[in-house]
Amino acid sequence: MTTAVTIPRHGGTGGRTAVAARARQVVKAYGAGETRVVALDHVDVDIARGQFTAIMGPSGSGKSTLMHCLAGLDTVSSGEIYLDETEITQLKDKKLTQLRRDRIGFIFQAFNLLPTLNALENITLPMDIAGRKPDAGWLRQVVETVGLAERLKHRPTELSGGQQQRVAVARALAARPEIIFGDEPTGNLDSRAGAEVLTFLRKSVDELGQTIVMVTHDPVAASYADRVLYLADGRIVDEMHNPTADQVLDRMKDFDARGRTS
Ligand SMILES: Nc1ncnc2c1ncn2[C@@H]1O[C@H](COP(=O)(O)OP(=O)(O)OP(=O)(O)O)[C@@H](O)[C@H]1O
Repeated sequence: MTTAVTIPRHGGTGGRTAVAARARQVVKAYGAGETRVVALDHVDVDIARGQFTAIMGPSGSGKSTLMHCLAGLDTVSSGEIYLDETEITQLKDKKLTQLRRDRIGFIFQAFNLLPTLNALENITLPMDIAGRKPDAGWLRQVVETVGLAERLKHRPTELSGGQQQRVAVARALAARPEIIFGDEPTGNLDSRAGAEVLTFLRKSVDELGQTIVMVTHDPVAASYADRVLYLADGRIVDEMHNPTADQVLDRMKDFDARGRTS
């Protein structure tokens, strides 16, 4: 007997295809003439739905630029970016703002929590602003997944750095976005708090079916991902599946050695 395999429609994975986002021949150049810098050089990439993808590479290789272009936070010079079947590189400002609000979640290095609101109010704030009512069952599941059930009434100053970032993770998850982008989400945390947050990101992929893309410099953080993309000089030059931190570290050393000899 065969079993039909379907992509779960819950947990923010409500699209139809196995690819949550894709870039096609994306070029991003800054400046002009002699000061022109090509940050992305004809990048093609598919971001798998329901997976945790890390983007790594040396400083200046284009990691943040790629993430910003995929998330519709920056325009491309040429090429196409799709979120599911929507070509975001075709959208005008207003539609793009709407798409970011309704379909994308963000986690930044700085937690960006409002100090006067408690954890729960911070989590639901984006939806409150958008005039959307949070789904109570989903919210409960998110809060439990990120281990915040006991701390919902606490204000950010009453929480540790790791807990504050978990609030930011819950805030990103609460609206059930199709994809969450993280820019060094553990960059401001010590290793224990970082591990805590990465564990919850991993859980949100495994248990809630979330799609996550994270830029990181940290091999340990990258080892939580299903797939690591390596950028160099604005191109994707390699990828690794289910890597250990040591494997990621070795690959990075390899890059450094090549960088020095080339
Ligand atoms: N606004 C900008 N104006 C001009 N050049 C830029 C701008 N943003 C990025 N760049 C250049 O584009 C290239 C890629 O930058 P990007 O920030 O994407 O790299 P990165 O891999 O994220 O670096 P890091 O690890 O240091 O954060 C770099 O050469 C950078 O100097």
